[in-house]
Amino acid sequence: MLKLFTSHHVTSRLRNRSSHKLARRAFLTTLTDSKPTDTVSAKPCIDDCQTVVALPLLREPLIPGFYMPLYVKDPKVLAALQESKSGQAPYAGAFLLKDDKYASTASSYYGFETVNILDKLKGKELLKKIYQVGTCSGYIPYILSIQGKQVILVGRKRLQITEMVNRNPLTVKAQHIKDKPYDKDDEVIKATYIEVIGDSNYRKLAEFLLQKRRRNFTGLRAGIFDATDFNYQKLADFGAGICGANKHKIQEVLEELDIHKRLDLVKKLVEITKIREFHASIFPVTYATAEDKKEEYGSAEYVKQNRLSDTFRKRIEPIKEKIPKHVLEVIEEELANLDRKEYGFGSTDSIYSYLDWLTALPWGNCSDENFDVLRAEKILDEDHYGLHVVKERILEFIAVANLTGNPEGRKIICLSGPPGVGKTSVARSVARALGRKFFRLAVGGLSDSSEIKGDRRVYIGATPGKMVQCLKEVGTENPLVLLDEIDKLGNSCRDPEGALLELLDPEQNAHFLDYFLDVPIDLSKVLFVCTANNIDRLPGPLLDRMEVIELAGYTADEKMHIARDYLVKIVQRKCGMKPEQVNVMSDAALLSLIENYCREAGVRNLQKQIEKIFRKIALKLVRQQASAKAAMVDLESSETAAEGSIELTNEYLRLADVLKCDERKRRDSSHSCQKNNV
Ligand SMILES: Nc1ncnc2c1ncn2[C@@H]1O[C@H](COP(=O)(O)OP(=O)(O)OP(=O)(O)O)[C@@H](O)[C@H]1O
Repeated sequence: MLKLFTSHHVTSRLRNRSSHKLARRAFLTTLTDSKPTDTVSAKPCIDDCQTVVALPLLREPLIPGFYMPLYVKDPKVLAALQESKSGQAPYAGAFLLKDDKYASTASSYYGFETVNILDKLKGKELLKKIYQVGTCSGYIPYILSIQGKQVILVGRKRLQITEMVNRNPLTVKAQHIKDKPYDKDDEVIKATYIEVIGDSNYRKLAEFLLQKRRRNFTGLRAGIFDATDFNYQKLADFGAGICGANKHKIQEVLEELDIHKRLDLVKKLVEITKIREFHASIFPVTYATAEDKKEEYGSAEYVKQNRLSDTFRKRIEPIKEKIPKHVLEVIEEELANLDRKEYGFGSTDSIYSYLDWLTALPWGNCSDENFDVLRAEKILDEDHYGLHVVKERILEFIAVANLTGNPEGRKIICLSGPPGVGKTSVARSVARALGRKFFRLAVGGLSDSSEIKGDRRVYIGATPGKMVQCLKEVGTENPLVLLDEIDKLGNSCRDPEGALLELLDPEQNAHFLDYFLDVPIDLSKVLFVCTANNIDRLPGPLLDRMEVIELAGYTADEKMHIARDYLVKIVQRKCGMKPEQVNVMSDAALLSLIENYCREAGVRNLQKQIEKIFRKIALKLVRQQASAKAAMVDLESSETAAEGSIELTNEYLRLADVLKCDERKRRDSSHSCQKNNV
């Protein structure tokens, strides 16, 4: 069983080169059971060994086939081990402590044990605290010498304590316990074995855990996991040794002598480990806390309580009633799928992104529409001059909605006209008048239906189409969507027209199917407004479904009104100028501008020219303000200087007076003195 062991496993454990060499030799000679060397031939058979020093283990039981470094501080234990290595009984018994409190104070280095904290526990007291089933283990270097205070235990066979022989160090009589005989051809055992071995994740997990936990299994070739090396017992022990489960659970595996039951127990522990490792990779911080608690099933529970799917469950909870039944079914299905993948190491990315889109749509959320015709009329007049036909049509729409209480959102309005006549801006103000959210979708140059209908989920980096993106962005089911420049659709074999038709057709768009979402969504509440410069270029089927409103170019007189009442005010505001700061351009100036510079049908160029003029005025104003400030500063500084000189002069005069007065006093006093002397 142990002949496949290599030096690699040992070297990582030993501290210096010499101990490494010694240990290597020791292992190569010790573990080759089938080819005993001279030294080995002298050692007693393991089955003859009935009395062993009992070493308490803090963190986990020693599983046969694994080895475990152990620090021994108690000199009596060390002496007993020294004595036993001389050949009488070169084995020790390793028994797990039942109590958890010692484990928390043990060495932090995983897999290393220390017994010094158990110094006070002796004899029967210690016997009571350890499990009675443990592992008979050889220890390294039992042939040569004990390296300092470290012993490396190599798990060999299961052992059960029968009685205490010596109190200090605890020495016990023990009997070797054997696995229950089993039928190798038993279908259930075979099936369980295949289930564990056949799991592709098991191999990855085993290699990962071996590396991560720095566990060494003596049955492995240079760290290469080879499941075919195992018989049923070995596989069960191997799983128990690597799973890193709760120590009591591993002890259960150690104590289980029925191979079928042991395999079953290990299968469960490995499953739990998968969950823990996966969860640790996603939530390392929270996992660390859970790990600290050392509650194996507790942390599995923790994972359950913090599933990825919970984010989506929380998100849909308040709107569950409003989500259509067929969509809800898909969401539930995908949530279950996400849970399954999460627990099984599968990739959750695509499901996560799918659910992220599907649950973020504004199911049943509509903005409150305002069907007040007078208010709408006021807003439309506020934003645009003229355009009576468009305004009238919108007011009709609102009036019908007012009477029926149901907006006829299924109409498609197409505003057609030359550039700059206000098609886009009027659509924006219609949305404002109706109280709907506004979304502009530029379809000019669109060449692929996937831009409207999304990509199928099978493609990497697939995303939904523009319409789904629009709904997510606006957050309501009834926005006003402007399909700008619909007459400039790209020529492509990928049929963007077909996709647009499906989007706009009132008969179809109540069940619009986005390839990414793959569930029909209702777009019937969306008010579509299209713009086109030339409706002759529109595909027949599309044009057929639209209500076209022509916006002709403006006359010079209309442009005058637009410029004076709208454009000048807008531009002035944009340039940050107050009305009192600038004289409104005279009608003559505006007319000259319109007639000489802006002869096109729309007013976009007129707006640009007005902006140009206002920028020049802004520059002049700022320059004037700057020079006025500079002049003020000059003035202030000259005034200060003058004031300063006056103050100085006054001070000088005051001082001169004081001096004169003093001189006079001094002269008077000297004069009187002379008089007295005389
Ligand atoms: N009747 C109007 N009253 C007030 N402003 C107007 C009017 N018509 C156009 N405008 C202004 O002219 C500018 C250009 O308008 P807009 O961008 O809506 O033109 P368009 O018809 O959509 O042009 P294009 O076909 O090039 O997209 C906007 O600032 C808009 O406010």
